[in-house]
Amino acid sequence: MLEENYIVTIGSANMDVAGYSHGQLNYADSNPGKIKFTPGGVGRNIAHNIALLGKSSWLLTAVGDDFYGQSLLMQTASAGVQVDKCLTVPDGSTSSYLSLLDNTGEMLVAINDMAISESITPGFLAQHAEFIRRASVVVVDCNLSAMALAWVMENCGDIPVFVDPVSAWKCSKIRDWLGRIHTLKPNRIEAETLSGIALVSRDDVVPVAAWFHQQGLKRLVLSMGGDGVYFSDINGEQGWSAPLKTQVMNVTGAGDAMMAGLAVCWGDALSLQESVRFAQGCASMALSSEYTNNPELSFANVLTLVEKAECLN
Ligand SMILES: Nc1ncnc2c1ncn2[C@@H]1O[C@H](COP(=O)(O)OP(=O)(O)O)[C@@H](O)[C@H]1O
Ligand SMILES: O=c1[nH]cc([C@@H]2O[C@H](COP(=O)(O)O)[C@@H](O)[C@H]2O)c(=O)[nH]1
Repeated sequence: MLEENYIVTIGSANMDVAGYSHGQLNYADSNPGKIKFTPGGVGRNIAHNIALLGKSSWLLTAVGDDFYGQSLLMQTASAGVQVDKCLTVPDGSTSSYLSLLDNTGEMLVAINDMAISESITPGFLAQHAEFIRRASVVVVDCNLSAMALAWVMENCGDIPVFVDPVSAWKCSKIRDWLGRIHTLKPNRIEAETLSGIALVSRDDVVPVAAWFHQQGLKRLVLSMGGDGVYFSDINGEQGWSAPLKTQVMNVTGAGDAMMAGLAVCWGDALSLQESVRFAQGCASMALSSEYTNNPELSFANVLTLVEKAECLN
């Protein structure tokens, strides 16, 4: 028997390989540093954070029948995520993400090798249709193929669908589905790519948000990095939430933690502004950890952080 109240996340699981240089990077040279292997993938990170925040969290993803695939599923399960419905593809290669970070924790460049995401087909999703339709929230990432995303949009009925655009490269697949999306959390360049409107100054957020709502999007949570978050609802609630002062260790996974916070707050009778604040607390915890998913993340720790944290600007 499934519990009444669970969140389903459909998206990718990667093995993240991150190289941290001890000093400033010298290009075309070997730099002394640290190399870490950690579970990643936007969908998997979101499901992991949702479980840490105390909600029943199910992940639908595909991994290869290899060492990394088994290790990813095991580590994700031990964080509390239900992985029984994940797909293991015989002869498939588990996807990976290789990033280089400088000595301030900023990501300089990354490559993703994620062909296995194509195995999350409409046919695979259809096998789990009943289970997906009973979720309280469905979260998807744009690592999914255009066809898999279309299946979700066409089959989720009234369930709120939250979408993480993943990257400017991958987000265009949801441009035609904005009217079916409940909450979209783009960063600055993903919002520009989708809307075609330049987002240079803080004032530009208003026309960008108006464009999204004209397409039918219910809620926009526009993540503007160090400038904070602009949020707007199709019914008119809108505003800025200032960034929380954070000692940044590693930027990887901040956006994913934020999405988990938004999904967990849905249904808790919080205003959009309160949900965004909580979600920023989740992002701040991710930023201050050397890991993609901060193992200290919990509902109580985020509430304490949000109460005590100073705001920038
Ligand atoms: N330097 C920073 N200081 C404080 N908060 C930050 C900083 N960078 C990012 N954040 C927080 O993390 C969230 C996600 O970061 P961002 O880089 O915009 O997203 P993404 O990872 O999706 O590109 C931001 O909305 C903000 O709340
Ligand atoms: O095209 C993609 N790039 C990167 C990721 C994942 O995104 C996470 C980092 O995202 P960000 O830096 O936006 O927080 C990593 O775990 C990485 O595996 C992904 O799923 N798809």
